[in-house]
Amino acid sequence: MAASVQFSTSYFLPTKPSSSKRLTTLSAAAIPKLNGFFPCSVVCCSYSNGREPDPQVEDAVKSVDRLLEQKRKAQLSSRIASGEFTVQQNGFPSLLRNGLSKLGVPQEVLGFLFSWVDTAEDYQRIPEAKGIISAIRNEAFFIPLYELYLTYGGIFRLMLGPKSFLIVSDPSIAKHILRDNSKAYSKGILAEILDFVMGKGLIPADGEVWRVRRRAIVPALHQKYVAAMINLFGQATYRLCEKLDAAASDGEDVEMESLFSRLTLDIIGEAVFNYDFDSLTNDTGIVEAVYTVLREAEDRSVSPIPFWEIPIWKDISPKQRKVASALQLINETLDDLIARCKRMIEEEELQFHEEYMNEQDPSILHFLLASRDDVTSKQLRDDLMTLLIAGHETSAAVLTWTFYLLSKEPGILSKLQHEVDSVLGDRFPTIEDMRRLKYTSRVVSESLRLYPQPPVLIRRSVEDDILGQYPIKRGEDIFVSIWNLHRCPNHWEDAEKFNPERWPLDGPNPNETNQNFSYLPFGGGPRKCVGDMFASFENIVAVAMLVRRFNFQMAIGAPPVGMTTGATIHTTEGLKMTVTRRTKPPIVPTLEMPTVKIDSSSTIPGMEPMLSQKDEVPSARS
Ligand code: HEM
Repeated sequence: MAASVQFSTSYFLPTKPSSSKRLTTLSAAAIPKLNGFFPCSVVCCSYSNGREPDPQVEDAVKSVDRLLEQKRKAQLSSRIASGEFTVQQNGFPSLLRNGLSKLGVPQEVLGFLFSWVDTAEDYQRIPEAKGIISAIRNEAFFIPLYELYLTYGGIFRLMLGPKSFLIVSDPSIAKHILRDNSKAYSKGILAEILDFVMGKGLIPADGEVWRVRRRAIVPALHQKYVAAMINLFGQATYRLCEKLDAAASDGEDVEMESLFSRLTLDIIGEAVFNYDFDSLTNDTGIVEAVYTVLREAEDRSVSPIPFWEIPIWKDISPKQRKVASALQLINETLDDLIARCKRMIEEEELQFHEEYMNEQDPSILHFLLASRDDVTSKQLRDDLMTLLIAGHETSAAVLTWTFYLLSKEPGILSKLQHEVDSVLGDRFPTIEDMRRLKYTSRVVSESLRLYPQPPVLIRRSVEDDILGQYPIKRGEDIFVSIWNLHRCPNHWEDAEKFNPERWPLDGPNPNETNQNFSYLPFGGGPRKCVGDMFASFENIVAVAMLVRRFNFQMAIGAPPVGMTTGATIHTTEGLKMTVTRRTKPPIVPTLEMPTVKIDSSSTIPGMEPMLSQKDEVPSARS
């Protein structure tokens, strides 16, 4: 069990600081208190409301940032020099090497001098970072991992009390774990923590269960299905536009993070099991139940003691009882939906085929039942819950951070608006627009680079293996840090900069293959996200429709936007924005949408790069 440390293992991972200790502001005073582990450069913080930035104030802020950065680096260097993080290796050569290192001899020189020792040993030992529990307790877990990565490199061992974790930030090691030798790795602690909500659903499942369920579920997200979803994305986003329009009229600021969460919940409910949560307008019992369960998953992943496993606790703790009844309500609702869908299928005359889709109910559930998939009702519920959570939190987080980034870069926002104006005008987006909205797609890709959802992937070795030059034993818990891969200063020019232009518009959509595992927004290998194309289009539609109609700025007096993690990267205090209409009267999409004829025998133009990503997971389908 993942006890004793503050690791999150929800959906895919880490951590949420305990609420009382959350990092909420990035004040100059706060930084030194964080034991020098706070990388100013990677923490977002909004000082202005984005309206009329005062250049003098901005310069002053930048120079304070620079000074703090220097101070932080100096503190870290002195801690490293003191031996606090030094690898404990046996023998005189290691001692000598460490000693020379402390005297300031560069690593390249040491590497050369001691190469004879290294070759004399079969393998090197993985560098170890120790004694940082207090440093990481107060902040989102992946942030200090970035700093340690800059110090220790692409693979190191993090010792936290009795537990140790391997932190991987090297693209070739990530590729080895996720793709080339993926059969040697399981989901480890992730599966343990998520058991109560996802059971043996696709994300936590391993081995034969995973293989069978992946083979059943992947075909449900076929091209025709994804094309049909574009309309759903447009309708749901339009409902959000109406809400924002009312706020713009009333001059009220809006908290966008929770609105994005509701938008994506509404979408995924319809897409997975044809259920309209209508959470943008209602707070029904089922919506509350879903959020109760999601929050519980996050809380469990950061709890030092697994209270929920104590039999009596489950019955007396009001919180656990609430979780149990929320789960019961969700399960009953799912059972009803499954029964309703079965009745529909009995009445329909459609023949099941590869791109089967019921126009009235194109949901994944309908596809699975119509395929006569041989599955228990418990397994089916686990799969549906997994898809619901996987597709909800991630997309909401992507939209939140995309709009945060856009609010800081008015130039990028107006370039984006220019593209949307000329491609879409006032109509709803269609599947063909997905290939035309190239800049919009780059904006989303770049947002996913800076804020990957989840920031870290979890694995456990189930066999002995060799990672880079290091042998590892079975049973190692491993975190592959996408955050680090996406911000590696050696790989990315101006790694911290939000720069959609880094992806040429005439080039392919960036993915893990064409970026050689330095960019992994949807993972890679056989366990790559099954909803990558769905999610990409969902985000493109939402971004395009929103920026077409509104300008977004940080609200005056909005709290600084800090990061914390649950399943994905959340803001610490929401994303409070002022939304203004771009033109008057408000633009609403035309209701005569061009009908899209889908030729199921051919590839939809512009979708090839994304589709080819899917083709790279043959083991999932074979
Ligand atoms: C922008 C939105 C999304 C992002 C960033 C995202 C990201 C990811 C990542 C990184 C993984 C790999 C996890 C790992 O290797 O441990 C993953 C897996 C998965 N995702 Fe997504 N996802 C998104 C949306 C969706 C949607 C919309 C769905 C469903 C419709 C979905 C369903 C899944 C499932 C089922 C898996 C597990 C696949 C397996 O283990 O075989 N995701 N996702």
